[in-house]
Amino acid sequence: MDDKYAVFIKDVTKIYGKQAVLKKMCMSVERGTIYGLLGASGCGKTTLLKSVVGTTKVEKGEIRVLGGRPGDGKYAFPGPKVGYMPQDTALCGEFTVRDAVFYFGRIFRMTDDLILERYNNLHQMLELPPHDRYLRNCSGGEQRRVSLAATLIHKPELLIMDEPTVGLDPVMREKIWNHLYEITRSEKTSVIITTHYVEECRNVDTVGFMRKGRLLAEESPKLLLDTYRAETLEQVFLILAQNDVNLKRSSISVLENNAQNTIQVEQRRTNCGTWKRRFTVDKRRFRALIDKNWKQFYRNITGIFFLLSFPVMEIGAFLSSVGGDVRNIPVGIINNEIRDCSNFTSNGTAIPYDYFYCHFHNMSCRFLSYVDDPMIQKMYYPTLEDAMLGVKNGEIAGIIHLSQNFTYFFEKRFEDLRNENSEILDLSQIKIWLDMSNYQIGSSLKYKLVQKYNDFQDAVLTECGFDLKLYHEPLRIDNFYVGSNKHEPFIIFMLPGILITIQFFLGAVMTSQIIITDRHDGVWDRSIVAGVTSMEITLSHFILQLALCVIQTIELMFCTFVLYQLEYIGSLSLMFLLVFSQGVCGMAYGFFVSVISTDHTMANVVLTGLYLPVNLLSGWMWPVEGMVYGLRVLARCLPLTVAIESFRNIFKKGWDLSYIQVLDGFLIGIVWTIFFGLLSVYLISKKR
Ligand SMILES: Nc1ncnc2c1ncn2[C@@H]1O[C@H](COP(=O)(O)OP(=O)(O)OP(=O)(O)O)[C@@H](O)[C@H]1O
Repeated sequence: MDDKYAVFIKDVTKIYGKQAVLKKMCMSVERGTIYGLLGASGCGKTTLLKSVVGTTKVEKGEIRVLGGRPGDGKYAFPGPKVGYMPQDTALCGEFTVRDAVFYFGRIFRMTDDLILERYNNLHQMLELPPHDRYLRNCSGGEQRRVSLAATLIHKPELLIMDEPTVGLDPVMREKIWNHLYEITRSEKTSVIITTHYVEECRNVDTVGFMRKGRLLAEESPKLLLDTYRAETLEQVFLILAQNDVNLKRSSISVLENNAQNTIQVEQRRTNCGTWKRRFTVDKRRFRALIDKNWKQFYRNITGIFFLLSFPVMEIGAFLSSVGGDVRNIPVGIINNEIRDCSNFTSNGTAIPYDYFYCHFHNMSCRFLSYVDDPMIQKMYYPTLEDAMLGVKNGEIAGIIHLSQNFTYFFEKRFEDLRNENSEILDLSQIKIWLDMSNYQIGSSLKYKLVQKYNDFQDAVLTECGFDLKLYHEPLRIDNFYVGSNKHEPFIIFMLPGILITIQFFLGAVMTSQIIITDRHDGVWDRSIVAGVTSMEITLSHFILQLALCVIQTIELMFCTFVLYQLEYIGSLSLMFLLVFSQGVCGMAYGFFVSVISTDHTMANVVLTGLYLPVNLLSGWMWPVEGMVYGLRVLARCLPLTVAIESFRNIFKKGWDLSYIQVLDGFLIGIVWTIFFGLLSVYLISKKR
């Protein structure tokens, strides 16, 4: 039987959701013959062909292709023995006409000379567009002809073509049919072809009429026409369909019987691939894949622009917009001591007259002169009530209030530090109200005003000749590890998170989008039918993206430490490696997302939906220590959190890999990368 049939299908059932698309389908295609598979739209022709080539897994039944089961590795199928032309063109838009044909020729391990020779013949026969025209610029019919050329290039033993003639003019259709008759005669090629032009199949060896997932009849067109005394195959199909509706089975030989008589085939799940095949890598195919990915990449200028400019834009936006000095915050001033400080000079405002005593003058103006700062825009109000109204109306973000006789009470306050007179204590106070509805602005003002008051007090007391230490709080705080960094602590706190998050999510988005595009174009499946393994496809993408990840990490590090000159203590190369490793982890995550997502929209929803939770839990917006216990544990298990802490330890403490707090950042990235990688490969194997 194996020698007789190129394709033998028995009792195949395929179910999509709740719909059985193929119902105990049987079919046989003899070697060296043309088999025309006909049927109404939606009857299951494409599904059947996909099951034959192994891109769809069937629930039940037996499929034999060229004597073997698809994927068992013994029969070069998937591989060069079969040429598969899917219904969609399944080629990359970034390919030129020549590239598309050469890609498949190389996948089939043909030499470039042989590909060129056959390409020239096919180019002439199929009247292909100019060699260097991009497929995205070709018409639908032109793309279809290029797709056909890519299917025929290696002269396969079995041709499986899903509507190759649709949309082509009658002359071209005739040329294609003549070519098919020619190769079946001279090269003993077996052909399965589906078409909506039923009469095209009048001269084929066998036609199979399909209806609602079943084969109604399978015979030579001549015999069918004679038996049903019909003029056309259309009429035969009509009669068969009516018979089927009336539940009368055709008396013409149905393959079911044939198959049952000729072979006992056990029912089992058709396994369209083996692990062994999936994990092999062939050098020539791999080179063709790398070439394809590279062309897809560099011919997509918009894509390149975004992939290369995003790291710079994102880190640039962060470093330029975050942590800078806040300016021009309107603050209401009520100085009940002196209304107009415009002619104020500080000379003679603090005059010591005794070892312990000092006369003060015009202290309210002197303090307000310290409040002259780019952060603060002074707005004078006559009364406290007016200023309060100003805060309510959003005109000002705070109020500074100085009482009448402020200078007098201020002097009294310093005369006797043990002064317990509450009026003196109260009226010598500068009263400040801050609008804390904007926490960052409120805290910046608070910090600035305390700083300004300390400067003011230090200057005044120094002029009085007092020992400053006596008046300072008995608390001294020094910082470890901050170096002489001139940048805001806020930037320093956030930077590790920003760098690692950018690289992680860029890796994830880049990988998921590229892989989903590849799959949706149909190139992935078509390449697999041509013999490429999932491992080869995955690795070829991985290598190109790894190179991109290196470039993106260099961009991030260059912007941060060279352009913006952020000071660091630890090893630059270690920081580079850590950010890069998170990019790789992001790529693995993107791969996983592409596997669980049916399309771009779903992948984008998953990536965007998880973006904020992962960021919030990664501890760069708010310390992990501030989270409830369960979340803290979860946060520490995520890929970003520990890596960010590890980066901070290198960046500001100068630690190296001998510290577990640095090493764990690398290890968690590696563990997650392996986890996402293995899970994705497992899910792919389950899906196929
Ligand atoms: N991935 C899928 N998920 C769910 N249903 C599907 C899927 N692919 C196909 N179908 C359904 O299976 C049925 C058969 O589809 P198929 O593409 O095999 O038909 P066809 O005979 O090739 O049609 P046409 O001639 O229009 O190409 C259709 O009802 C289709 O909607």
